[in-house]
Amino acid sequence: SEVSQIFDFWTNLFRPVPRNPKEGFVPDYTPKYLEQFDFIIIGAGSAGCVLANRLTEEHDWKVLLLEAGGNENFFSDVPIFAPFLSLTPLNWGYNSEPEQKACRDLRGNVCFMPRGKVLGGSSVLNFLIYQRGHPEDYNDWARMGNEGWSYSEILPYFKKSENIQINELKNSSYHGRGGYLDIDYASYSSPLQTAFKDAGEELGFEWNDPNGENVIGFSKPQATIRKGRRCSTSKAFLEPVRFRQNLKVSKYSTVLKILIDPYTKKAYGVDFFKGNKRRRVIARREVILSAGTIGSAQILMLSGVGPADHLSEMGIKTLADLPVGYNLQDHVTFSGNAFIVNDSKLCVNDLTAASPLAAAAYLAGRGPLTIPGGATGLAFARTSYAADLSEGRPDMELVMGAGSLAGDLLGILRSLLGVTDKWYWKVYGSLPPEVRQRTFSMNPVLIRPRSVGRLMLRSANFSDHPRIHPNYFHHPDDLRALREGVRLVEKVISTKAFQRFATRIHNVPFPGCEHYKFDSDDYWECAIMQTSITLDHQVGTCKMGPAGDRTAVVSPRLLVHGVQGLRIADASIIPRIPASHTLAPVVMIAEKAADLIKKDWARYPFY
Ligand SMILES: Cc1cc2nc3c(=O)[nH]c(=O)nc-3n(C[C@H](O)[C@H](O)[C@H](O)COP(=O)(O)OP(=O)(O)OC[C@H]3O[C@@H](n4cnc5c(N)ncnc54)[C@H](O)[C@@H]3O)c2cc1C
Repeated sequence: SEVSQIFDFWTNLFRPVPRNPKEGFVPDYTPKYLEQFDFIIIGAGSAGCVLANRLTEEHDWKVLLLEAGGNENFFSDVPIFAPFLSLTPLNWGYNSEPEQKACRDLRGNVCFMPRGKVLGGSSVLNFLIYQRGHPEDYNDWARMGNEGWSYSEILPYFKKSENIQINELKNSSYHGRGGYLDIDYASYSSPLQTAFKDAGEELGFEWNDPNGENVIGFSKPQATIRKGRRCSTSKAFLEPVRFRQNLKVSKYSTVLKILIDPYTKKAYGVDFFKGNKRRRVIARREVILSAGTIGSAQILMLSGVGPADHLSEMGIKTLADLPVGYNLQDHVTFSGNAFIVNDSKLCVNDLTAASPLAAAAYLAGRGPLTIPGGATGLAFARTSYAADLSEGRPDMELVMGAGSLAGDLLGILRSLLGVTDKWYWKVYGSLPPEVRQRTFSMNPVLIRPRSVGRLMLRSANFSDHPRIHPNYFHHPDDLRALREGVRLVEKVISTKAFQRFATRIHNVPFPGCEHYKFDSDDYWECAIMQTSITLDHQVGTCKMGPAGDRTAVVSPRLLVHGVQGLRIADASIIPRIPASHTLAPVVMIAEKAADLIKKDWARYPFY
C-alpha cells in the first residue's frame, strides 16, 4: 500500500487543479479484516461509480467500493488520446483466443480487448461517444421477459444520469439536465464535418440527434465531455461524493472471489488482495458485482457460480449451475482503410495532435485534442441485412475519424489495433509522410451482430486471464453486412460534398488479399477478416432473463438466480447488445439497479 500511496501522490500532482469543485482526488481506504458493510460493490468502473453514489444517498447504508486499479491522470483526461491509454497499465490487457474469421493479420492473430483498470473503469479508456441505441433494442429486452426494461421504463434513467450541455438539446424531452454525467460536443469542429453533413443530406439522410426521436441519420458525436476534458463516471459520480461518511473506496484491491454459504446459498462477503495481503470483508445486505463483462463472469465462476461441467473441469465446486460466460456479444468494425484529401488542414493526424498549438488550445478546453477518441462524425443506416428489423432500426454505423491508420506516424493507433509494422509499411509505406497526414477514416461498424461468443476460465487462478472466444463473423450474414457497410462508406465518399476535396481511397491491397481484384466483394470480405477490430463493446456474459429462462444468469431485478444477496449491474447483464455504443446503456443499468436495490430493501429497513 506504500507503493500505491506514492503512485496516488504522483497522479494527483499531474492532474490540473480542478476547475469544478465537485472534482477531486478520491481518498483510499483499507478495510480491516472482517469489517462489515451493508453493501460491497466490486469494481469502481462505469457502473460501479454510479452505484456507489446512489446507494450512499441512503445515509444509514455503509458501502465499500473495491477497485483493482488506481486514479485517472492528466493524459486520460485528453479526449483524443483515448487510443494511447490502451497501451498503459490502465488497461487489463486481455486478448481473445485466436479467431478464425477475424483479426487474421494482427499481432499473434488475436484481437486485443482493452478494459479499464482504474477508477471509472472502461469509461476512462473509452472513446467518449455517448449513444443509447434504438428504443426497440430495449423493447426487445422486455419481450425476452425482462419486466421493467422497456424503453418507456428505462428512458427516465438515461435522463436522470445526464447533464446535457448541448444548447439545442437542452429542451429535448429525450435529454436530462442536472444529472451527474456531462454530455457535450467537442468544441472543435473538423472541417470534414461540414462535408459529412452535406454528404448525408445528398444521400437523403437527416442531420439529427441519434439519441432523440430518429436514430437513423448523420450527426456530430455526443460525448462524455466536461469543458473539453473526459468526464468519466468516476469524475461524474464518484468524485462529488468522495467525502460521504458512509462511502469507503479501496483502490488497488483485486477481488479473488465472492464468499457464498454452500448451504444457504447466500453471498456474505468478498476476498480480495491489496498490498500483497489477502483480505476479507463481510456484506450485511448484498454483494454487487460491477466488474464488467469479462471481470464479472470470471469472478462469478471463480466463486462457484457458472456452468457445472466447465467449473468441474477447472476444479471448482459448483454452488449454482448457471450459463455464465455464454452469450458474449460485441461490435466489430473495419478500420484499415484511409481516404486521401487534397488539404492537410482538413485532417487531424499525429503531427497536428502533437503540436504545441493544439496543447495550448486544450488547456483552454478547446482545439483538436478535445475530439472524442478522434471521432468527428457518426451515421446510422440500414443494410439489406436489416430486413428483419422494424423500420427505423439501424444495423450499420459509420464512424468518421479525423485521422486514419495511414497517418499514424508514431505507431500508437497501430499498437492499439494490433496491426503489425510489417502490415503498416506494406500498405501505407508507399505514401510520402506528407500525404499520410492528409488522410482520414470512415469505419463501418456492425451494430446488429448475429454471431455470439463465449468466455471461459483458463484456470482456477484469478491472475490467469480468461479464454475469450468472440466468434466474430461466425454467422455469414455478419461478414456480408459489414461488406455492405464498406459500400455505404464508398457512397458517402463519392458525394459532391467529399469530391470537393478530391477524396479518394488509398488502393494498395492488404497483405493476404492481393489475389482478389481490389474493390471486389471478395476483396473486401478478405480485407475485413484481416484487420477487423472490436469497438470494445463486449456485453452479455451474465445475461438477464426471468426465472425459467435457462440461458439467464440474473433476474430482471438483477439478482443472481439461485443465490441470495448477490446482484450484478454492468454490461455483462445485457441480454442482446443494443445498436449503439455501450457506456450510456451501462450507466442507465446502474441507475436502474440502484433504484431496484432501494425498493427491495425499503421493505426491510433493519434487514
Ligand atoms: C478502448 C475502449 C473504447 C470504447 N469506446 C466507447 C465509446 O466511445 N462509447 C461507448 O459508449 N462505449 C465505449 N466503450 C465501451 C464502454 O466503455 C463499456 O461498455 C463500459 O464502460 C463498460 O462498463 P462496465 O461497468 O460494464 O465495466 P468497466 O467500466 O470496465 O468496469 C469494470 C471495473 O471493474 C474493475 N474490476 C474488474 N475485475 C476486478 C477485480 N477482480 N477486482 C477489483 N476490480 C475489478 C475494473 O478495474 C473496472 O474498473 C469502449 C471501451 C473501451 C475499452
